[in-house]
Amino acid sequence: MSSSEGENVLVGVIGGSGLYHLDNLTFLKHVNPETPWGFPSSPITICALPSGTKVAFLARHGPGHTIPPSSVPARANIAALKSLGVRAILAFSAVGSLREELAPGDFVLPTQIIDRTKGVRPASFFEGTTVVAHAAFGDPFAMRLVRWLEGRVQKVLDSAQPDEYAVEGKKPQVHTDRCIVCMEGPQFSTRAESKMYRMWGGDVINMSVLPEAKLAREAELGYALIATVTDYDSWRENENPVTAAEVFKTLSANAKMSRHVAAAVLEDLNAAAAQGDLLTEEIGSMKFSIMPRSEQQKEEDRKKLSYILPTYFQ
Ligand SMILES: CSC[C@H]1O[C@H](OP(=O)(O)O)[C@H](O)[C@@H]1O
Ligand SMILES: Nc1ncnc2[nH]cnc12
Repeated sequence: MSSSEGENVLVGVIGGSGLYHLDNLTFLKHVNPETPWGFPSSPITICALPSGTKVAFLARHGPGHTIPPSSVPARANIAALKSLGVRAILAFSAVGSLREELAPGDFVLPTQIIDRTKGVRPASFFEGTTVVAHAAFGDPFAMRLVRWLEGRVQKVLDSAQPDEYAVEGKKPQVHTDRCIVCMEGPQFSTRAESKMYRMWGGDVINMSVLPEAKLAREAELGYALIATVTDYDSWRENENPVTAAEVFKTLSANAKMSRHVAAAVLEDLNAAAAQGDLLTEEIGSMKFSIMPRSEQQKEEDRKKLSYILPTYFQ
């Protein structure tokens, strides 16, 4: 049993590059559950919204950004959030743009993913166990949650003051129904790769959405990515390819807008998660994804998996 069970926090926020804390929330405590997959990237901050509703915040790369994308303990992160009672995750991420119309400062709510990670990240809770499962991942994000977010995020960006724009004079926009490429990194893409991703139908690129989204699906959590554009990657003919310095220029403005978005949606999202309607696709989705119990399944593996899926492995 995890030390943090019983917290009853329904919404978890994962902060990416530049987003290491949320604003205007009352700090309640830190919890650091040791899961069967180890400890999360950082202790999880439990904080209260003005109404008293609790939310959990986790910094993907650690509070001082010490964990590179390939080493993020994604299984522990997702398992730890689940152990707190979390049902829905809002994950923020800095992304490069593969399309002219997706400009630095813009927000993107992707609905598809192309996996360009290299197999070095553990990508399943079932890996290394005697239990086999095949989660459905055709729609990799919680579509109802994405649709629920669209208008709300747009409203927040519409109310941004000009001095909050990431790029002077450029009002941030929200883009939906886009495809994110997840690459291994840590180096950025070559020009040739960047152009190839465009031909494949990629719209934005990061190094973080996988295996996070896959693991959230296996744990039956609703997961949506709020991607914030920092750069144009490396596909533009007459422009310099992306550098970390380029990314840093827009990180803090994007993080500020991300905090506004979180402040605007968390209360309603908690209510929707409590009610259940928003997450009907995810809850119960693993029931027929797990191969039926056999004598060869080890009891210790079933116990391990009960940490994320107690309904099926009690
Ligand atoms: C700082 S540039 C590359 C880095 O930024 C993104 O991080 P996150 O998704 O956590 O915001 C990207 O995935 C890379 O890890
Ligand atoms: N161009 C890019 N490629 C991969 N990850 C990123 N994160 C921010 N910009 C990125």
